[in-house]
Amino acid sequence: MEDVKKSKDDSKLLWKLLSPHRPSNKSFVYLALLVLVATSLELVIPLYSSYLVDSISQDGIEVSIIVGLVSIALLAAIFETTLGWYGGKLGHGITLRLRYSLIGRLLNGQSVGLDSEHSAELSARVVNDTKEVKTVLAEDLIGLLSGVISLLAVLIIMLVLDWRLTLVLVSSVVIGFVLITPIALMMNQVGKATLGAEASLLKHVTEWLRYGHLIKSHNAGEHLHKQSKDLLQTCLHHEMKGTKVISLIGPISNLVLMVSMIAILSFSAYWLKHGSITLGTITAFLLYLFGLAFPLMSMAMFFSSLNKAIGSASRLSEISRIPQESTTGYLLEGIAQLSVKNLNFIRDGKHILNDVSYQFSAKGLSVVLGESGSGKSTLLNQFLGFYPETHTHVLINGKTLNHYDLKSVRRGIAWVDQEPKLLHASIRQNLTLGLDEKISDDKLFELLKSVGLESWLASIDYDLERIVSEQNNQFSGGEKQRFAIARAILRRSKVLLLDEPTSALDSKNKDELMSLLRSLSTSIKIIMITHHRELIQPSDDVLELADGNLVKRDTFKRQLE
Ligand SMILES: Nc1ncnc2c1ncn2[C@@H]1O[C@H](COP(=O)(O)OP(=O)(O)OP(=O)(O)O)[C@@H](O)[C@H]1O
Repeated sequence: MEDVKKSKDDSKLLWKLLSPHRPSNKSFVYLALLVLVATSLELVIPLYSSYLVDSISQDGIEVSIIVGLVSIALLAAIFETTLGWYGGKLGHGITLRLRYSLIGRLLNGQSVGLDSEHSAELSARVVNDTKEVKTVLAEDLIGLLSGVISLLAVLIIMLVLDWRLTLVLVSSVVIGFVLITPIALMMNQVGKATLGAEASLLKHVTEWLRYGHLIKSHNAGEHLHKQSKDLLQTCLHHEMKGTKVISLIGPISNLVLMVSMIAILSFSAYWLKHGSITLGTITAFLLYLFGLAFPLMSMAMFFSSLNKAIGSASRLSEISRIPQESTTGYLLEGIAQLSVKNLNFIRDGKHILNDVSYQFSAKGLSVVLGESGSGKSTLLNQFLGFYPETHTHVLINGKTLNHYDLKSVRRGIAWVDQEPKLLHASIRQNLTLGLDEKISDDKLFELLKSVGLESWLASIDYDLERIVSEQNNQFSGGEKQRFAIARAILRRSKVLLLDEPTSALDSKNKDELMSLLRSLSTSIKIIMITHHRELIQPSDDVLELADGNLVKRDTFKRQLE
């Protein structure tokens, strides 16, 4: 009972997921017309054959009757092909729109909804779970539509031909459905479990390949290879459950047909002997019976695929429930003042920032100091609005963050991560990430030289189209940091947030970068996290954190003086 209720809830989820992406009503009308014409043509064939059998005389058969039969069969084939193509097109279209919307929701989802999920697991849902939905829409739905129409039409025709034989057939079909329905319902849970196991496999393999060097250097390959066997066994376990369910459906359908056929043949023979049925009627009946095999099978397949898709729907709707980032608010034009007020940040019951209030100096360089894990990165991250619950405690120009359109805030504030990330894309695409305007090669070269990447540029032959490998092998740690700084400068933001920009640099490069940052800080505001106290000058605005608590800047200044 609970299973049926769960299945009902999940069916609602599938409908909710798909309805915004359904094709136009016109497309459905075309599809219905195609189904009607193709099915009608198919249904005419047995009737025509019955006429053919009954019209065979001593002199043989008229050629025109055979030509008629061939023409109908050809026309039926043409319409069926068109129907398969058109139905597939509608189904694939829905999947494309569904995937596009899911990718959009993931890219624009609030960090809080995404931080706890593994990226490969989410990708697996977008690609694999939607495949289940695709199968049911692009392949099996047409089978169901033509199956239902065939079934109804065949039953009506059969009733007209001979109601007694029809009664025998209907009883067999009802028994068949009673047998198949509970089995098809099992596919819901089986499908969900299989997709979950596959997503877990994908998550692990993606990670192992991404961190290939780490795994090799720790001789962990063999260990992980063995672990992959367990993951594969789990997939196999669920897949075999699915195979068992599917393999039951085929024989049951065949059995139902076989029993129907035997019953119909026995009754036909009896009634033929008593002269209450003609050979032509029996021929038509048998042809219809054969013709029913395919619709019955397709209907059974549809329900088993639908149940798999319903299983995926609950996993997919988790993505569509991820809260989205706000897209409304005032445009942030200039930045004159940045501050946080009574800022608390708590995760998993841990207080990461405790009632921090601070106003950064309007101009020049601000430096954030503190032990590792004291909350420095978390503090600066708040200005990018990743965490909606703190928006009312983060202020720009005296107004809280929720007042602004987040996109405009991120245009105004550039962020250079502690471990700069590069995408598997060209160097140009990495450098101009998120920018609409086209920037000339010369400008990009000039920028890269300004952050000390002249010799690196020569080493890549000034080739901005070169693809950055997944492991970012083209960059040393320091080059990657400087590249990320160049990317941030290119955004021409009003504020630059830098998380330990000098951590991977030698002292010469560190000095060069610091003089670049100091000259930049005359035109834009820079806030920098560092562990290197020697980089601080007395004029700098200094803030220090300890265990998520603010240590007043005066404390440090006194130490310097
Ligand atoms: N979104 C989050 N979810 C859970 N824990 C978090 C989150 N953000 C930060 N933390 C935790 O808060 C603590 C402070 O992290 P943070 O990166 O701000 O420290 P940090 O001062 O920049 O350290 P480091 O100098 O080593 O970079 C860490 O223990 C981190 O695990």
